[in-house]
Amino acid sequence: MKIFSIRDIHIGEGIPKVIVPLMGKNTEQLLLEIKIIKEATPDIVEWRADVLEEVENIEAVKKTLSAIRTELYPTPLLFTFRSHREGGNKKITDSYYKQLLEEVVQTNEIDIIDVELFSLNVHEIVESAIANDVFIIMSNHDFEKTPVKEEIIWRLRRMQEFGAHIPKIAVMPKSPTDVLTLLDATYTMNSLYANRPIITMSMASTGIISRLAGQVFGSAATFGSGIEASAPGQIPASELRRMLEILHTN
Ligand SMILES: O=C1C[C@@](O)(C(=O)O)C[C@@H](O)[C@@H]1O
Repeated sequence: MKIFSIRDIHIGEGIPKVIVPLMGKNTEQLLLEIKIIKEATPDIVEWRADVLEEVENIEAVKKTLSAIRTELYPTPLLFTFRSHREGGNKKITDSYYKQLLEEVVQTNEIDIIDVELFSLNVHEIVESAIANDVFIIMSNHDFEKTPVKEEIIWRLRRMQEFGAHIPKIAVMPKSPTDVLTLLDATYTMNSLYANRPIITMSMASTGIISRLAGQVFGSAATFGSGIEASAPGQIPASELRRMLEILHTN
């Protein structure tokens, strides 16, 4: 199993890493948010750039990114533009999604980029990220349901084939059985098919258990909220870390 290291954070080893999303609408809010979330000592911070009011202005995005990076360094930074169809805040065109991600990986200000499996230009975006030494989390989100186990595994394997460093899937449970399906798929993927870390979660309150149990079933990281949750079922990062440590040390 490959471990990906960003400075002293080793993804795929030991206790699952805690990723905290930044949900500010402008630079001022984001910088304030960083001051507060630092208290929870996140392993990785995710900037949800789809929340930024000015996200359609690439120069504004880069300026904000630079401010975030300066305030946050050396904490590893994940850049995410979550598409509207997968639960994000803003509709943009496929060509702007590609342009945005390709320009951001060239800034030298991020460590990881989120690339959606079902976006149109996956190959090109992956190539740009690799050429610029940026790690790729490839992702898929189903806010409606939990696909069957085979389908979850197929999507994670596709991401691995595309060259993602870390495949990730988030699904919505309609019952506790759906949470078991996600955990079962995670364990099977991790033990039979994955040669790199994966991240999985079942959303909403029914799925919270999946955000705590990564070390048992094979999910290398988990998202905990800072000021605002970026998906249903996220619990505050400091509480999340405490629970992970209890599971880890016992
Ligand atoms: O992909 C994910 C996972 C997530 O959707 C969650 O369920 O915690 C939260 C998002 O911010 C992140 O990009």
